[in-house]
Amino acid sequence: MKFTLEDQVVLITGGSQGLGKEFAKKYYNEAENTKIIIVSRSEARLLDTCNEIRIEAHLRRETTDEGQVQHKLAAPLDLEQRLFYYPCDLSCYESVECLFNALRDLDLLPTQTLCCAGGAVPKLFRGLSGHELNLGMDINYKTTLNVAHQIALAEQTKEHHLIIFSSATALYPFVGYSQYAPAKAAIKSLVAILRQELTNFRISCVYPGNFESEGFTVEQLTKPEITKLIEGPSDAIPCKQACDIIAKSLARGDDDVFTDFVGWMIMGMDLGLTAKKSRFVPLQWIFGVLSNILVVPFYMVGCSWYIRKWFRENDGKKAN
Ligand SMILES: NC(=O)C1=CN([C@@H]2O[C@H](COP(=O)(O)OP(=O)(O)OC[C@H]3O[C@@H](n4cnc5c(N)ncnc54)[C@H](OP(=O)(O)O)[C@@H]3O)[C@@H](O)[C@H]2O)C=CC1
Ligand SMILES: CCCCCCCCCCCCCCCC(=O)[C@@H](N)CO
Repeated sequence: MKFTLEDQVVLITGGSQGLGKEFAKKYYNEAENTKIIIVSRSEARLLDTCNEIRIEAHLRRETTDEGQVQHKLAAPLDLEQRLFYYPCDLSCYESVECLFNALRDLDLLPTQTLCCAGGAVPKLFRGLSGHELNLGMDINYKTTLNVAHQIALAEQTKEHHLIIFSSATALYPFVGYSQYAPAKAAIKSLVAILRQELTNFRISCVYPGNFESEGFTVEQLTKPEITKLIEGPSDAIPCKQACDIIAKSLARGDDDVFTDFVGWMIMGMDLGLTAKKSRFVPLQWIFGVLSNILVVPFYMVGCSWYIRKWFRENDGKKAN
């Protein structure tokens, strides 16, 4: 199944900000025949996002090649009605059922779904509250699980492209991400099983490295220094760049998608029985085998030595 922006009904979870919003913009600007539904919890933010996307697109249309705005907002916006929003807490199964009933009634059952909803509270394990711990699973895993299940029920016979957002931390879990990485690893496991069961679906899984977004800005506020240090090689790239890399990779036919070289490397080290389809797989596999023998053991020894030292110096106690 080829990935194209054109002629789709696309459901984007987490579409009110960050990468989800960037994708909504991309579809809106580059595919006039595609209908887009963005979903997240905050209705106010969804409304703002819809307005922003429509106004930006309108202004762009009204702007001459020299960059001059000819006449602002002269025509009504989004006459074609191709951008919709639906506020919903996707971690609640019943709410997701309501969403799909509404989409069915409006004849807007998606042909593509981007499960972008997610987010991290990076802190040391002892510093997390029970509420934050539970949000990790709810926001990252349950939102994806519930939506994937409703899509599977709704599109029993039809083809569908399900694009799920995990994280590079699913391939390499490390200090500071106890609230988040396990939920993203659960997504990786779910993807492997759905690929076997939902045979009429194309299921892609994205393992992004860091990129700039509203969520990323907030997570930087609580992220321990040791976490920043380990993930240092995955420098945050602009959100639009991440979006374009992912779209290009999907169009090329990749189903295990990374956004930076670090992602490619750690996917190579993890190919195993799950990740299966991405660019340069033979090269990635050879790289993975060699580095698992020659580099990873030394990296891991160095890394755990450094983490223990960090805890001794910063926490006053040993990390066990
Ligand atoms: N930014 C990064 O560096 C990386 C991000 N990722 C992953 O990529 C995806 C996009 O990231 P990013 O753009 O940074 O995310 P943001 O944190 O900026 O946005 C998250 C979106 O998810 C929505 N959301 C959160 N919880 C729910 C819920 N229960 N139901 C419905 N919607 C919900 C939020 O809206 P609202 O709060 O209103 O519900 C918001 O629209 C996420 O899955 C993230 O984990 C992976 C690797 C790196
Ligand atoms: C020989 C071995 C070398 C290995 C180098 C390791 C570098 C690891 C970098 C992992 C980066 C993970 C970024 C994902 C962040 C994320 O998901 C959050 N920002 C959530 O929003």
